[in-house]
Amino acid sequence: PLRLLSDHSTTRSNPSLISTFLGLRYPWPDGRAESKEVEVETGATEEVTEGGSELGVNGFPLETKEDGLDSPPKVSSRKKKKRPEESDSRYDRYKLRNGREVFEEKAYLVGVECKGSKGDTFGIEESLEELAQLADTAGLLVVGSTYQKLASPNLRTYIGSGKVAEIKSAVHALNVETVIFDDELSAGQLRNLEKVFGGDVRVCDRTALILDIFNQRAATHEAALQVSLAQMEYQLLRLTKIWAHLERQAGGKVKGMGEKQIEVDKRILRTQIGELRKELESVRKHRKQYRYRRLSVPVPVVSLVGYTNAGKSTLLNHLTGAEVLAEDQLFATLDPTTRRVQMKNGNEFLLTDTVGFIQKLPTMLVAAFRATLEEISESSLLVHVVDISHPLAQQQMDAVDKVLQELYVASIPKLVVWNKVDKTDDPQRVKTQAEKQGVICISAINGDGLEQFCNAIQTKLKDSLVPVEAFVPYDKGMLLNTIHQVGMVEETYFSTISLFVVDPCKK
Ligand SMILES: Nc1nc2c(ncn2[C@@H]2O[C@H](COP(=O)(O)OP(=O)(O)OP(=O)(O)O)[C@@H](O)[C@H]2O)c(=O)[nH]1
Ligand SMILES: [Mg+2]
Repeated sequence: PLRLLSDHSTTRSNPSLISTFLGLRYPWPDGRAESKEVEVETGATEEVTEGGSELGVNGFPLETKEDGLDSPPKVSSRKKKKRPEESDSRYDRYKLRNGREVFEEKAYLVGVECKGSKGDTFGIEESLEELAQLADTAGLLVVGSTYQKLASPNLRTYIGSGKVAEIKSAVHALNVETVIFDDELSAGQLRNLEKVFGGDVRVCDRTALILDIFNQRAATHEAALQVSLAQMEYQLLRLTKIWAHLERQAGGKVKGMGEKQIEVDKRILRTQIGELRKELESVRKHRKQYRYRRLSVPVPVVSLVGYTNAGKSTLLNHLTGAEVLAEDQLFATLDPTTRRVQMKNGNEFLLTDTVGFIQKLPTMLVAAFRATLEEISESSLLVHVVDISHPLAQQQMDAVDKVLQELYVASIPKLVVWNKVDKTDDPQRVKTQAEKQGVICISAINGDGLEQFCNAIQTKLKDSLVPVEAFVPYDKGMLLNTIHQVGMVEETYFSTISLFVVDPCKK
């Protein structure tokens, strides 16, 4: 029977999270996923052909072959071959990442720049650099990378045949275990590339890598459920394509074979997705109640949004003394944290730290985290934290604005803040530029500009306030405290009313 999703823990018997998740992309054993057995309706059991034996010149598969690159998966009960040097050296490559032990696989990165793509977005080299950071966060060791400029991606292998051959030799020379593509690949492309590279080489895409990081980072039950849901949806999409392919291969002769398997697998996945959704719903209900209780005290909520690693958590920690994990790695924060900020003048607001965004953020991840991101949609103000010391600050800002639009929160008032000004070459020049543009410049790490930041928040919040004239009796004087906390008092008049008490007996 098909094993669909593993739990979230990584142990030595389940060495790599990348392998754990990616192994599940394929509903058949490929000789690597030792514990996965697949029953195919025909009951056929064949030996998996090594990638090399099907290859033509340059190691690229022969295009003329009938079953070519898109041939169906063959089922095998073959166990993984153990390399002689494996047993000892592999143990040295277990590294502690995000509090968990992860097998440090060797990774090779591949990108494609489509000719004619806009020049104001991430360039291919920068995008690959970011992919390397993602790979590092996931616990992989990047040993090389390459890219290709194409008019449009190759439908079968994403990159051209010459490039595939070049990567194949690099992969074997460097003993690479995982090849990561910078864009989302189709099930067919993933399968074809794995076949070409052969051996134990895995192929994965940016989306799978990000999902895997989220899987490793998920600290709360809700985050773990959301990531599992996104992973299953990613899998469901590929599963359909994979088995639909069996149908085509059968050419109608064994009608229903692929269809039956698709149905079985889809049903299992859909049942699991349904169960996950139910569980998520109950977790969310609980969180919602908590949020409504919080909202009953009408303190304005300000949400920190921004590109991953911009310094959102550092800012929250500095302003509120919170101890949210802030580190020089991508996606340090997945769950929202809210803390109260007390300003010098007595005013208060709630500050929420949220998950960071990234370019090419998988849509299923945005969808899965939509509920967590509700915190953003219920805010009075969004603070867009930008790492101004980053060479691609503008592109990062654009990527964030794009996600905000996807979340339908672009209409909420926004305050842009340039962070990490201390890290720039010329902080004074940056500050002058910020002033010209009406942007606040801060350094969350040393507290520079934070007072100005709080004042700017207050001014922005004022714009969203409704003017109210209130008469507060002296015996309800306690209310004044609350009014000062939740609103901005423009003027106060104290009036004394003389009461004439008439003694009825003297009348
Ligand atoms: N030099 C400098 N470093 C900063 C500043 N603010 C944050 N950092 C560093 O930037 C890194 C990322 O900071 P975080 O606060 O974790 O960033 P984040 O936006 O919460 O990141 P995610 O949770 O991944 O979205 C950490 O190593 C911080 O120490 C700053 O003002 N100056
Ligand atoms: Mg953070």
